[in-house]
This record gives sequence, C-alpha cells and structure tokens, in this order.
Amino acid sequence: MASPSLLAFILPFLGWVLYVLYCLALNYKRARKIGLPVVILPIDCGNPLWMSIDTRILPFFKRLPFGFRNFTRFNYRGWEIKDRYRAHQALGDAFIFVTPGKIWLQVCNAETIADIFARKGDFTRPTEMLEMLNVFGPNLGTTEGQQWQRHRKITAACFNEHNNELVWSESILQAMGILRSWSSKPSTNSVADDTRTLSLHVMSSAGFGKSYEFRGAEEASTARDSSSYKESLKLILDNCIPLVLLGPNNLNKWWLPKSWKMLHQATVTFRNYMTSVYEEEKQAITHGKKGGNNLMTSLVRASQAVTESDAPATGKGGASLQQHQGGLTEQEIYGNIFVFNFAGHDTTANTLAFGIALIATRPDVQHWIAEEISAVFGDQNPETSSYVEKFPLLKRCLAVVYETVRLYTPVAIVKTTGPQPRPLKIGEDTYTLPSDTIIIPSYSALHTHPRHWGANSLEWEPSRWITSTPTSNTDTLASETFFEFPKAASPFVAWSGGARVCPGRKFSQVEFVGVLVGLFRQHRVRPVPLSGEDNAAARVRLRALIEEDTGMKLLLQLMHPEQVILACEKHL
Ligand code: HEM
Repeated sequence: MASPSLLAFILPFLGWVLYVLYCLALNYKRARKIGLPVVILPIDCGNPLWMSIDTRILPFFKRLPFGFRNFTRFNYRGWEIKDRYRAHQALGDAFIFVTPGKIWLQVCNAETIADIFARKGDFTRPTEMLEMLNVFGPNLGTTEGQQWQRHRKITAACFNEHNNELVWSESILQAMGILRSWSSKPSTNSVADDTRTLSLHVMSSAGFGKSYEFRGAEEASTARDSSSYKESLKLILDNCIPLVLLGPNNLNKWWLPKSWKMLHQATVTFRNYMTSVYEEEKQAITHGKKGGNNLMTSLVRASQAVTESDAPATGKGGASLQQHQGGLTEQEIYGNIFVFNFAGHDTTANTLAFGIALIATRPDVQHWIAEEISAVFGDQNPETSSYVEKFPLLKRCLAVVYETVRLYTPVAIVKTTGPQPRPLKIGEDTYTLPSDTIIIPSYSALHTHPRHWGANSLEWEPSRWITSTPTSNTDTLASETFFEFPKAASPFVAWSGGARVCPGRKFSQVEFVGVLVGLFRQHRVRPVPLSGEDNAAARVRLRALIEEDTGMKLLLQLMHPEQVILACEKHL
C-alpha cells in the first residue's frame, strides 16, 4: 500500500500527465485537419523551462536504444541548424509540430513566406511571448497594430544614413583596436569576447554618442563594475534572461545572489543615463540647438517632431511627449533604446565571430576581399574615409556578411495566426491554419535548400552573392554586381521581410563591412595548428568545429568560442 505522502506526490503528477496528453490529443485533432504532415512532439517548443534545460537533457535520451527519434531530432532549440533542409526534403515545403502547448507550422517555401510577410495584419508577432522585452517600456519589438505603426514611424527616422556614417567610422576604429591587440601576440582565443566588446562600443557610439577605446579581452578590466553606463549596459546585455524573467525591480531582494543585485544597480544606472540624455536632448530642442546623429538623440527629436505636428495649434511649443498620440512617451523611448541594444548587440557580435572564424578557414576569401579593399581605398586610411562613398563599392565584403548570416542566421522569425483561422497558400494548395498557430519560416532549410542554392548549398562560399557581367572592361571589380533575389520569392530571410523587416539591417551590414575593412586591408588570420598539424589540417579542424559546435543559447552562437585560436599577421 502506497504511503499518503507518496500518493500526494503521485496523484497530482498523474493528473498533470493526463492533462498534458489530453491537450496533445486535442491539438493533434486540430492539426490533422490542416492536411499537412504532422510530427508529434511531447513538449511545446516555446516552453521556457524546457528551453533552459533541453540541450542538457536530450543527450541522455539519445543514448537510449529505443524510440524518441522525433523528440531527440526536433524537440530542442537550434535543431534546425543541425537538420538544415533535410526535414523539409523528406516532409515537403510545410509540416506541423503538434505539441501539448501549441501547433507550430514550419514553412520552407519562398513565395509562402513572402505572402506571410506581406499579410502583416493576418500574421502578427506573438507579442505575448515577447512581453518580457518591455522591461524598460513598450517598444517596436513588443507592439502590434497601430501602436507598432507609431513606434515604427518614429524609430525608422533614426536608422538613417547619418547614423550609418557613425556606425562606419566607429566599426573601423574598433577593428583597428582589435588588430593592434591580436597582432601584438602570437595567437588569440578571444574572438567572440572581442567581437562582443567591439559591437558594444559601436552600439555605445551610434546609439548614445559615447566612444570607447577598444581593449582586448585579456587587457580589459575584469571588475564587474555596474556604476558606469558602458559596464551597466554590458551587464544588462549579458544577463538578459534573469532580467526579463524577474523584471529589474525584483532583482534587489535581500535573498537573491549579489550578482543579481549588481544587475539591479546596472538597470538603475542605465535608466538614469537614458534619463539624462533624454533631458539634455529636450533642453537642446527647446533652445533650438542642432542634435547629434546617434539613435537616442534622433529618437527624442523624431518623437518630438511627430508630437508637435500632431498637436493642436494652441498646444504647440508647450507639448509634452506624453500628451500626444503620435509621439513616443519617455518610457517608450527607453523601451526602444533597450530593444535596439537587445536586438542589435549579440546578433551582430555573434555574426562577426562566425564570420571571422569562417574567413580564417579560407585564405582565398581573405585574398579576394583584400583585393577589393585595396582597390577601393588605395593608400587612403579607412579611418578617415566616407561611408557614403566607400560602402557601396565593397560588394565582396558585403557578400561575406550575407553568406555568414545565410548559414549562421542568429535569430528566428516567429509569427502567429492570432485569434482567427487563416488561409495560407503553400505551393498549389491552400490550407486553413487554426487560430493560435505559431508559424516559423524555416530559415535554416530555406537558406540551404539546393533548389535555391545549388549542390554546394552547405558550403560557406561568399562569391555566390556576386555576379560578374562580362564586358570589354578589364576591371573585374567594376563589372561585379551584388546578387539580389526578387522580393516576392526570396529564399533569404535573415533580416526578415515585409513591414517588420529588421530596422537594424543596414546598421549591422555597415558594422560588419567596416570591421572587414579594418582587419583585412593589410592583415590575414589563420587558425593556429595543433602539434603535428599543418595549416591545411588546422583549417579543416576549425571548419568542423564551427559546424559541430554551433548551438542556440539566447541566439545562435559558437558554444566554445575559446577553441577558435587564431594568429593575426601582417600580409607582406
Ligand atoms: C546580423 C545582425 C542582425 C540580424 C540577422 C537581425 C535579424 C532580425 C530579424 C530576423 C528580425 C525579425 C524577428 C521577428 O520577426 O520575429 C529583427 C527584428 C528587429 N531587429 Fe534585427 N537583426 C540584426 C541586427 C540588428 C541591429 C544592429 C539592430 C539595432 C541597432 C536591430 C534591431 C531590431 C529591432 C528593433 C527589431 C524589431 C523590429 C520590429 O518588430 O518592427 N537588429 N532583426
């Protein structure tokens, strides 16, 4: 006879298991009606608890001799990077994951994805999943409908060519700092740390007008000082998960670890900093002073301009940002600045780390871009160059960026049908998706499917983005153009598409290209061979490491970036 305390544990557990099975059965019935292939998964792909332990638990199930195939193949974050286009090749352009939580549609069809992007009212962002990003205030990433339109209109004004000019010069400056650090020693294993520092510094400069000198991971202070703006931003970005789960105000409870209290302090410092810039900017506007081109000042000014243009004639001049529908409130400005940092920092830093590791495996690609950099800059110092003049000429460098995000896309796109069922055409057939279906454009499959990318679709090959028009002109570089897919059927969605396309797309491209210019104009990187290895074997090992060691934490990243050991040398 089971003891009462055992029963008190077993009965609720059994009840929970029955409830989960019941939900799964209901969702299965709904999913079958759609008419697409169905894969059953025991745990919802968006379950936060599961997401925090999935990759630690699954290896155990993989070792078991029976069953669990779909579970171990698909039920973890980042499965799509390992699987690439194989699931879609076997199951077709679309299939369903049915789980006890939600029904998840996976689509790998360029026209259907373009249609989803175009129907922004039908396929919205599941904002309830992103509620946590409202820590500093509502923002572009977490709003929908008219609220989102208001945010988008104002924030779009900030991501302009003047801001890109700042991104350009800061990226080159920071890359020169990296170069000094790497070339002063025999090897470096801090590529990922250094690209994070670089990206943080570019964000500080282009986001807030604050410039910092680059210091390599080994030289930088190890103190976790949360009192300066830069350190507070770094601490916030490094600890997004506890921050968004608990909220900034709950982090200073006496029973929480000291590191979380420091995080709380960092949020206070960051907010105070934003408040002081905000107040300064408002004063500057009142006194008719010209503003800077960084994101914060542009945001305050753009918001003020909309507020004033919406204000009734009598209210003009005295209009407060909080009072008029058209502008953003102070909290919304902070919310947007946070989301720019959140969405723009690690995406770019991780992409840069992948890009530098990949390029180290390909001396031919380094030579190929160096040829272009040399043709574009000649003897000119890139640090003093003009973005508007030079950036459009650096097509090969841009190809390295596109090819890196094609294979190592840092962030997935998530849409939902919302409360209504929605028809969706996939190939020749139209399917009705039930309400609350989550839609995932299968970026990893789409970005590698041989029907779009050919037989070498899994190879990192930047030259695929460049087409050369044969002319009588002997200048090869001048005859090259950057390849663009037609928008209505593009198999490339790394920065999303349609109205909700990433507003930081150009920002990240300019940053990456600027870094390539800074690093590869006169220098080359190579993996340091292990004992008994030659350079070619070291390159093969590094390529395999990138392939096998890539996984999803908050974003796609190298799981052990310290194993990327590079030497950086001046090219003679
Ligand atoms: C390699 C770099 C980057 C990649 C691949 C990337 C990719 C994306 C993608 C795919 C989305 C759409 C997500 C969805 O629909 O669920 C997005 C949205 C967004 N990104 Fe980026 N991003 C990058 C860099 C940046 C940068 C540098 C910034 C800002 C400085 C930024 C700011 C944003 C914001 C604010 C959104 C939300 C837009 C909206 O909902 O209207 N991103 N990004």
